[in-house]
Amino acid sequence: MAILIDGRAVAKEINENTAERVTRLANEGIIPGLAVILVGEDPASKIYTRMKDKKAKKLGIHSVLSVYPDDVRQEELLHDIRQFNEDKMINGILIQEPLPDHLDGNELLNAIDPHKDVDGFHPYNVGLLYSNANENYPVSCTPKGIMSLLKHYQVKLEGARAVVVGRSILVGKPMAALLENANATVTIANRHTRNLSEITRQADVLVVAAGVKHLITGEMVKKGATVIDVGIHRLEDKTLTGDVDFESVAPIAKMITPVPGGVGPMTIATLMEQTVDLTEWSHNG
Ligand SMILES: Nc1nc2c(c(=O)[nH]1)N[C@@H](CN(C=O)c1ccc(C(=O)N[C@@H](CCC(=O)O)C(=O)O)cc1)CN2
Repeated sequence: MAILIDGRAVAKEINENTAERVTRLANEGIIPGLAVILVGEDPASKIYTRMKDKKAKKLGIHSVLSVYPDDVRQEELLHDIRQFNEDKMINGILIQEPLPDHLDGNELLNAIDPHKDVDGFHPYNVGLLYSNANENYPVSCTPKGIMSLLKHYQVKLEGARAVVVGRSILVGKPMAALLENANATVTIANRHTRNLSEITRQADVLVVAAGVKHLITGEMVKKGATVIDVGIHRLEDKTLTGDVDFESVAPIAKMITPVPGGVGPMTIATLMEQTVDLTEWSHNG
């Protein structure tokens, strides 16, 4: 049976470290600030933004949760983003995904000051990630959190064959870039890939972020692989499950993330960590 990768435990360690950094900054009279923009009534987004606001406050981070109705105008959001850009109390700005269809998400993201882009979605920061730049810049929190998990569990990436199933801006693309930057040989697949199992079976490290419940089953996984499940699906009985069929994959894998308690908690811990990073970087020039 595979070793369970405990995202809650690693997230707790990261949060403890973040709280210490916040205290150190407070001693210099600096309070990190986070602004979260939520549009509409998506139930999961409401839960996640509330979790972000609560965790930020618990860690001593100044938190602003700005909630807008489903039919908010693009111009109102652009105006408020520009205000947050100018606000000295705010170091990180994020727009919760998904957004309603009538909004132009790219225009909104591009309006965020790249130095306050705590989600790392701005093209400027994506460009730095793809050029493997040797400087400080934010990276999408879920893949960055997965890299922290892989480091914590000493998963060897150099020379490893990694497969990422999913190609979103949020997870798949930055995940592949981070793994490549760590000297893994990376293949990006998606739910439409022909003979997907031929590709997934080559993976020493398999990251699944396809948004398809139980897409990956035991026979699609190489013996001894490390399997990271980014999917979150709420079942009718309210329990959560992932893109990986845990029952059939766990006996084959060497290590595996559960859902819940695997990748999810790392997203918010990394967001808090990165809010403090942005604060420190802005004060250290
Ligand atoms: N602007 C962004 N939007 C979204 C992001 C993001 O990083 N930036 N990621 C996801 C949602 N997300 C944070 O926003 C998120 C997802 C899951 C969890 C989490 O802790 N999951 C728990 C289960 C919690 C539950 O009961 O639902 C777990 O897996 O153990 C935190 C944050 C999409 N949007």
